[in-house]
Amino acid sequence: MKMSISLFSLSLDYVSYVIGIVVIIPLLIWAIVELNEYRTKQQCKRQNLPYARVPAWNFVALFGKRFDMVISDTIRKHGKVFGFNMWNHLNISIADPELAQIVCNREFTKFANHHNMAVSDPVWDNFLFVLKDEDWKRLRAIISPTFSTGKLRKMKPCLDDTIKLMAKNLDEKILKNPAVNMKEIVGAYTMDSIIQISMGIKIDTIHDPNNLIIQNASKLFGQGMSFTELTIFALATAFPNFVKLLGFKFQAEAMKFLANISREIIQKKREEMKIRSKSQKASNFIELILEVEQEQKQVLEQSGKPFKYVNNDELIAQCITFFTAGYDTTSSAILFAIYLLASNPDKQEKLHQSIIDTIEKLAKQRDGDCDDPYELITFDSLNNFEYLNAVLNESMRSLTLVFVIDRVAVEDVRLETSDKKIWFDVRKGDIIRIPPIDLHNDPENFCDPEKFIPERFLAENTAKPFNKMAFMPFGSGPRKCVATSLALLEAKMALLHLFRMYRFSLDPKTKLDYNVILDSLIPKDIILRVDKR
Ligand code: HEM
Repeated sequence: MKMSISLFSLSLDYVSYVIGIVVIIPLLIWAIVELNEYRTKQQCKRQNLPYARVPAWNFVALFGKRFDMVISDTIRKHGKVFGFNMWNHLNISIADPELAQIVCNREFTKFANHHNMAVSDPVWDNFLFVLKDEDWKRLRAIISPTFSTGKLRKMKPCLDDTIKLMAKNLDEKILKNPAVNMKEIVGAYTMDSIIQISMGIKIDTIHDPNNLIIQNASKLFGQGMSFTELTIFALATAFPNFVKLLGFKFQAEAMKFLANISREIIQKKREEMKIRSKSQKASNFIELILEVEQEQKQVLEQSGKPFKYVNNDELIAQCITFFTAGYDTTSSAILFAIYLLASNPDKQEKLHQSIIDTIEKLAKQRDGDCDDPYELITFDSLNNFEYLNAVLNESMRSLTLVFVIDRVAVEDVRLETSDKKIWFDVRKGDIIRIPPIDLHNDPENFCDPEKFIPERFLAENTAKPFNKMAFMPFGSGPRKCVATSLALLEAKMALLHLFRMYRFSLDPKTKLDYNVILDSLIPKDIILRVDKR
């Protein structure tokens, strides 16, 4: 009897635990969520913002949906500006070009930082896109000049080499099967270029897939991130101290491997620079950054101001940024352009013809003493390929890669359009989210946005102008992508030679599908039929 009573009470305990877990905990979470939504709604009212209910992006991802689509739907429902709650913070979505530019440019000092992404990782936390305030300012001032025209000119020969390798690898693939996974080809080109540009190491990703640099670098791309890692990044926005407590390290092994290589190269270059002559100039990113550091040191010493060196951890982080911020983005931009041109054969033929015509013109300017396209196409003559520039711009508009950029308000400010039709208050700590993908697809900014019309970006096209403030594939203002000119150089050079030499067309297996990684749409494999011209 006693035993059955204790069994009975045990099962009662068990039942109450189950009730606790199944009913009370979800109820509590529901109550907290609802309370937060209520507070956000009231906050929106006070700040003159329409309120919308938007699920956190990682829950959206968990249920296999695209967060950019959730935002686009909400814009259609609530208008170009609305407030919503995410991870306990008021987020303000702004899809109005004028207001977006005010945040990124005119009022930049009030919106200088991104939302918190620091996760207490010594390398990750030194990435430029994670840094804030004075640390960001100091490093940005050193890194920006490494992507200047003068410095990029030196990187062009290295890109010639990686393009020749890409063409050789593509020829081999076509011989076996003309239906080629272009993601593999373009991915290898971007990887070979990044490793050569950032560290000065020559590599052939297609034929050397087991190379440790390639294997570790691949882990840092968006696709390498697990759902847990993505969630920890989301948590870092709202609960940085909690994430610190977790002692989270992002892809620790890969970071350590690449950090060690970068450290060795930096050490060697610092030694070399002490003894080498001034006429010997830098040709890769590590050398360039050390060169810029030297140049700035001399200027500041002359002015009597103190100079703050970039420490090795900061330098290493900037090298690794090429993999975290520069790989998926550049290879996807190239891949999107190839896919769009395969889908629009008339535009592809026009591009091919314009490339051939421009190369012929360049050859004539040299009095016919050179017929090597790699020599004729110099860093400076790239600007003559106007239709190519238009194709790349239209492709980045049509398939926008980074679908949302963000800024955090460091003080209270009122934002208002010049016609005073939209105005609202922003409070310190509010997160502004600007969705370039919606700006690029709004018919008020670009007519027939669903069509692929490179001509809209040609200088002579004044008939159908577009809203220049609405075009921001690289973001805008002082916090715009620091490597815009390098990314454009890599993409233009690859497209120029690919469309000079090959014809791309859709294959029965062609499909455009994406992985949504943080704030970017990264295409999955794209199979295309490739024929040599
Ligand atoms: C087509 C290729 C690329 C696209 C579309 C792209 C796009 C972007 C965008 C939209 C931002 C945010 C800008 C803003 O908030 O206003 C950004 C920031 C950044 N990008 Fe890129 N990017 C590309 C290539 C690269 C490459 C090759 C690197 C190489 C290192 C790079 C490094 C960075 C860094 C470090 C930042 C943060 C800048 C800062 O916070 O000061 N990006 N990029």
